[in-house]
Amino acid sequence: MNLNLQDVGRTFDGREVVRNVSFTAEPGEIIGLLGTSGCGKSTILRAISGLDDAYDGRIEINGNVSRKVEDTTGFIFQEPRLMPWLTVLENVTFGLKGSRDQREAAGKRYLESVGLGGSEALYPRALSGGMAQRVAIARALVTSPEILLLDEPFSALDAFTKMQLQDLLMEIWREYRTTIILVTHDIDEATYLCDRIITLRGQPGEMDRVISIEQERPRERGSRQLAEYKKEILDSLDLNQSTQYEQRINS
Ligand SMILES: Nc1ncnc2c1ncn2[C@@H]1O[C@H](COP(=O)(O)OP(=O)(O)OP(=O)(O)O)[C@@H](O)[C@H]1O
Repeated sequence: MNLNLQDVGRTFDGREVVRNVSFTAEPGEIIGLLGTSGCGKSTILRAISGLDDAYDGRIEINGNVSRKVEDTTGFIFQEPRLMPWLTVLENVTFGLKGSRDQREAAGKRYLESVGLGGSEALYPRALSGGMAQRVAIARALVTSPEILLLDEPFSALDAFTKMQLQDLLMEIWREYRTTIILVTHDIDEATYLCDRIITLRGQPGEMDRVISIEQERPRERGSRQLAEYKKEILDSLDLNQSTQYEQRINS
């Protein structure tokens, strides 16, 4: 699945919040959108998903201009958004087409993929935050989306659960090779997971840098190489205090 954004922008009630965002995601590529709060990351994801069709510019999927691509995308939000009155399996298969047997088989398969085989009959209230987010991942995968859109999917989780789910995402990616667009605030997460990171800044939010992470997978958390990329991102977002300090004393 090839995704192409050309000069995508968005204005709400006369206020421009995103301007001239252009990039291409190759099939199976993992792209990170990173930037300070309010620069329009979620707005861009919503435009790609088809949840919002009032954007400016063009979004093409496999060369076709499309404003309705929900069928080809799976969305994972910061919070799991499960329906409390449905079981885990029913949450995953809700809205799926096919016979009951087919739907249940698909739901069980993806629950197995996210490490929740055997939890089908539980209700959301019995799940930890990490388990609930695993269900949300299974629900996004069950329609076999060609693009997975993740909006700060792990930011509400504790540090250990977050790392486990980042590794789970890598396992899923190795198995399905889905194109992934990941919105995150977490620079370690972006450098650990992504092939390319697009930094956004300003209001309206505009692209600043596109940084390719030339590292084999599996990557080593905290490696010196990833730290170099991290520095480049911090510089792009003007968050690197040592660089600011050097600039001050050199000016
Ligand atoms: N439906 C809407 N109506 C009006 N303004 C909106 C709407 N959706 C988003 N905005 C505005 O657009 C701007 C960008 O919002 P968006 O949620 O895309 O930013 P973000 O980079 O994802 O922020 P965060 O990192 O805090 O989640 C914000 O100023 C927000 O108030």
